[in-house]
Amino acid sequence: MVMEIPALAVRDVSYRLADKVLLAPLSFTLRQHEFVWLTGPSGSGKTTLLKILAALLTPTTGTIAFRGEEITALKPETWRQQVSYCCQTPQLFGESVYDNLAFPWQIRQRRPEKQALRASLAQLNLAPSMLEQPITDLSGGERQRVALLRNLQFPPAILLLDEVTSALDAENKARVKQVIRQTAQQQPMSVLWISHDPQETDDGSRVIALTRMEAAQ
Ligand SMILES: Nc1ncnc2c1ncn2[C@@H]1O[C@H](COP(=O)(O)OP(=O)(O)OP(=O)(O)O)[C@@H](O)[C@H]1O
Repeated sequence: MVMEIPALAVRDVSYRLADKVLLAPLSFTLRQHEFVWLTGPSGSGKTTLLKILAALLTPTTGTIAFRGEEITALKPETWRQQVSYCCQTPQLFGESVYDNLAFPWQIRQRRPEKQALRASLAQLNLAPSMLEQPITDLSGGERQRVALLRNLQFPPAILLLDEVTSALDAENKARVKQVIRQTAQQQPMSVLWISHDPQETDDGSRVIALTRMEAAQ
């Protein structure tokens, strides 16, 4: 039997600031295409873990390997092209929704088809005409979905989601989940998704649960 190399292998990763433990040592792997929930009480270190995986924080201990290679051995820009972190209150930039969805194309010296961008808006239950709308006119839930679509224009190998549907109703939460799952299947994309909503996470997917004990001193 051939051993599959995990998309992501986290070994004994922890984070400490002075004498405060923000994340107790944690190990897990994510397979290619895998969809995993990250749960746990407030303050157990979920966001800290995602920031470490996104290379926004350097872990105090432990190693992280991407497809068998330690990310510290990769050029920072190489890792950043593989991993994408989307937070609960995303920053949109430029003036319009178009500016946000076109950005991932522009940095790759490509020009997006407006029709394709409108279709991606519709996928998340957003009006296609929203493409030309100023970002200042968007609701919290619309901002969350536009930011997600920006992350999904070129799906990353590892997608890290931090309560990205907190401003959405049940129907739109389900829609977002369906699109993310489909993308993970179609691409070799692995998803680690923080949620506090038991209705959302009770779907048979693997759950990594941090506990207060783990975060204790
Ligand atoms: N910059 C910081 N300085 C000091 N303590 C911090 C800092 N950032 C986070 N913490 C603390 O680290 C712990 C873990 O925070 P983190 O945001 O990772 O938890 P969380 O599980 O994501 O919580 P929530 O579910 O409320 O978002 C908390 O006790 C928090 O107060």
